[in-house]
Amino acid sequence: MIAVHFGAGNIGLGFIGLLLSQSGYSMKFVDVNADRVALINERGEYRVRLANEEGETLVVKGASAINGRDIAQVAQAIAEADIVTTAVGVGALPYLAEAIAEGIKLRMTAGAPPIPFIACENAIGGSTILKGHVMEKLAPELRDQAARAAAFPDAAVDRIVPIQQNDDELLVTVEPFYEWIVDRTALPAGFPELQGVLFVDKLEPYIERKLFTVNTGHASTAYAGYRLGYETIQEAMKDEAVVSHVRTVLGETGAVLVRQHGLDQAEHDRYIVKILDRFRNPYLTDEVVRVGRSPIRKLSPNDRLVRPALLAQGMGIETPGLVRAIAEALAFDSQEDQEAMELQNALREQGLLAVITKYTGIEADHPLYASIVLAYERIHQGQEA
Ligand SMILES: NC(=O)C1=CN([C@@H]2O[C@H](COP(=O)(O)OP(=O)(O)OC[C@H]3O[C@@H](n4cnc5c(N)ncnc54)[C@H](O)[C@@H]3O)[C@@H](O)[C@H]2O)C=CC1
Ligand SMILES: O=P(O)(O)OC[C@H]1O[C@](O)(CO)[C@@H](O)[C@@H]1O
Repeated sequence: MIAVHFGAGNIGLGFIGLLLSQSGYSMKFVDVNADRVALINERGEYRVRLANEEGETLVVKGASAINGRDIAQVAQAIAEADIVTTAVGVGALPYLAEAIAEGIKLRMTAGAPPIPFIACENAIGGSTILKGHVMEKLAPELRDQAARAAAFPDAAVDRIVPIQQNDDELLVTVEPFYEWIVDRTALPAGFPELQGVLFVDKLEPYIERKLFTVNTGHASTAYAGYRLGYETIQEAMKDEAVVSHVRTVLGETGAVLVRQHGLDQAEHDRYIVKILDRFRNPYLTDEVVRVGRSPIRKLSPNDRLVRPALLAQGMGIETPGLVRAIAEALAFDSQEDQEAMELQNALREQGLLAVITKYTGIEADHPLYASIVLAYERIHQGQEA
């Protein structure tokens, strides 16, 4: 069995590649980093180390890689694959569409059975987004047939994998915890179970629980930690003021999730405690700049900060924590981050009032708007948000 996976990065190697390999798939990675592609092909294997006391190391054997710029070769690999997955960042999905469309065309010509294409990105409906890009690359008269030849089940993926600091470029250190949940209803009929993957009939509660707890909590820690001058999440989590802020944020998203999806409050409280512990993992060094990366994506209306705040507003739940997190995301000015720089330029050139609406979609007459303005101005003046 062959798995084609786009993105031989932290999640690709340290999570998706590892799990698929444990389910018996040979991994064929596709990446635009030519050095990485060459190294994977040279070695044919790589190691994944668990960030815990034992530091257990697992080896993924039988790995190979293709340069993502070679559309014909990638399409051919897709034609021969049993599953296709991605972990490139949701913003990079459009760039995969051409090769995937070509691969699907080859499968249709050969009468190959339908396979799943699963986007393992931090986004609601990632595979559905990918499907949209792929369909745009296909002639309209091919789209119905393509939709039968290729399934795009949405998924939720959770495993903290920081930027790697190992001498071995292919060694990936990952937290021991992982969760990969896939929408069973969109899988091709008879698709086999995957080891370590949970197939569910309704993905929305799982993806929202994950995104609005792990990712909202992590991003809030990162933006608060950045403002206070901490380098890593682990350092920020030692500051009780940061932890208390993140607990407030997760109390707000928790209230939304409990109401929206009928979650059990006590169980959700235990989930929050477990997640805060994962952030503290002393065997990981996770930079606040990595976790806060791409603030424009993180401030977008459907993502981890604004969406729960809007849902809460609609339910009459107060959100001072989320408002502060949104304001701190707007103030995140790391020069290492392209989106942070774009946001800061926009703030300088267009002003706060226009920027809030442009990036969060929140209009000036929305009750959250004034609170965000106030929180941002307090931050700007060096006060508590
Ligand atoms: N690192 C983490 O803790 C987690 C990350 N995620 C999600 O996983 C995705 C990937 O994140 P990471 O692995 O951390 O990023 P990464 O930067 O380590 O890996 C991304 C890889 O994709 C490659 N890539 C970019 N554009 C490409 C293209 N057009 N074709 C082929 N390859 C391409 C890059 O060269 C890189 O090797 C993101 O959507 C992220 O939100 C989800 C859960 C946890
Ligand atoms: O910042 P991104 O690209 O959404 O992804 C990284 C996030 O995903 C996580 O791994 C959570 O699953 C966290 O490490 C981090 O908050």
